[in-house]
Amino acid sequence: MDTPRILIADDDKKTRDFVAAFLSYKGYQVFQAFDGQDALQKIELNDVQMVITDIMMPRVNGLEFIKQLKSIRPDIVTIAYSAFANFEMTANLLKAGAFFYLEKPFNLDELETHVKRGLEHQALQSKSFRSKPCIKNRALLNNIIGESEKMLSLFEMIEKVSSSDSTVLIQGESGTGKELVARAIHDLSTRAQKNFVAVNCAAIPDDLLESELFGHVKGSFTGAVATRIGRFEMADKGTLFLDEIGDMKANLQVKLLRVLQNKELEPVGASRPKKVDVRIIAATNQNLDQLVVSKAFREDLYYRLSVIPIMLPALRERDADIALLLNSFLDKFNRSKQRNVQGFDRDVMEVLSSYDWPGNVRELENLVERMVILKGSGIISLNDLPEKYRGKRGPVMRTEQVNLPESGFCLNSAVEEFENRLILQALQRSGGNKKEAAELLNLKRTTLIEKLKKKKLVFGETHTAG
Ligand SMILES: Nc1ncnc2c1ncn2[C@@H]1O[C@H](COP(=O)(O)OP(=O)(O)OP(=O)(O)O)[C@@H](O)[C@H]1O
Repeated sequence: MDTPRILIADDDKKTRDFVAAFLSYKGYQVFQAFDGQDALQKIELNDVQMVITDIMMPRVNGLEFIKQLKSIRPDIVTIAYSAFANFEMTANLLKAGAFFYLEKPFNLDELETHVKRGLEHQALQSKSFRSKPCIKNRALLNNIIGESEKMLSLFEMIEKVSSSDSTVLIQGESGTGKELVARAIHDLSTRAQKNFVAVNCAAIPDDLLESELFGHVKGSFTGAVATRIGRFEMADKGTLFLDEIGDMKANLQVKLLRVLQNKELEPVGASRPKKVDVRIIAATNQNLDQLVVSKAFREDLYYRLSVIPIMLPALRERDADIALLLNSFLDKFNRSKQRNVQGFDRDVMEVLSSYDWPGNVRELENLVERMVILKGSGIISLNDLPEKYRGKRGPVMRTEQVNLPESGFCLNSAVEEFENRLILQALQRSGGNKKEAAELLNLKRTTLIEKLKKKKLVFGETHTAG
């Protein structure tokens, strides 16, 4: 690996020389600048990966300098220091994108620890930047973390799709980033200056969804005390994101299809249609093909929506991204929660890399947030992990008692029976709460519900294996 290149910006020559001498002694290649403006000029010239800067400097001060630097080179890591610190200043610095803040006088060993971590972070970031050479506008995709093959093809897809106006259907398990991708498509498109409006079709009661989408005129139904425009019109010339589209009821599916075909809508109670120019991106974590087969979703609407289908991979299908996600979220929460957790033990990385992540990136993000808050500083070790993450398979069932009868037996019915018993036990322990029972079995809630339906298992009554 090349020797890391670090720039030190400080108007006080004595401090600058002192820090520079220490870091040169530790093997880094060091450059110096006497204020923010000088630093901005020397950064490109010397191709540095990190900047260590004083805050109090003439002309361009440290905070202003970091803001300017981040707008042109977000990949360069900055460590700031100053003779006095208060909460407001620290918050402003971290908000501006500083990686770490130190109060003077600081211990040189402490500085070196942060330099090492910052360079590790920078290497991960620039690796992810470098591996997306075909992406025109990496800054807009920067918040979608990933460098696995699957994610690289996704980035390419997002870019291609954003230059067209076609309807997109994003499918993938819960927490895989469907909304994030929809926003990225909007942000890269020519509609970016107009609204991105998101509607969760499952979260709005069926009887209100129509007026929410298409608007209504005053007096058209009880409670319609004023005329109101709907989400479609709010998204005019922009993008409408219809999340959980699989939950939309049949009568509304017909109306949506009509809007897609005619590019005009009729607000509830209105006598005339209105023209709209909206790009639709729909998403679902259900299997829409199956919903079409079971006639719960209209086939014609399905084809209208899935002009460009995008399938998001589950996190367990892209282990290569787990370390990058863990480190990126660690940095994010260290900054936003003002903590100083320095990393993960190797054991933790190994355990988490082989975990199944039923809740995908959302689950990983929440886990890191929780651990950063609780740990506060130091390195996250296995003991800091909640119980369920400590082993890939969790507690193992004892099988010593199981003996194969002399005459043999039917493996399928035995497995089925075993599964049914565990499902019913989980439901019993959770008092019938399916979400909790699914967590106990490490299943998605919807998977448990599907199993219950398929097996015709009813909690609290006699059951039959189907
Ligand atoms: N590749 C990623 N990089 C960074 N953050 C991600 C990534 N994927 C998902 N996230 C984060 O995970 C969380 C869930 O993402 P999002 O809401 O887009 O998922 P979703 O697939 O739409 O979920 P649901 O189906 O439950 O609505 C968000 O906080 C999002 O920022």
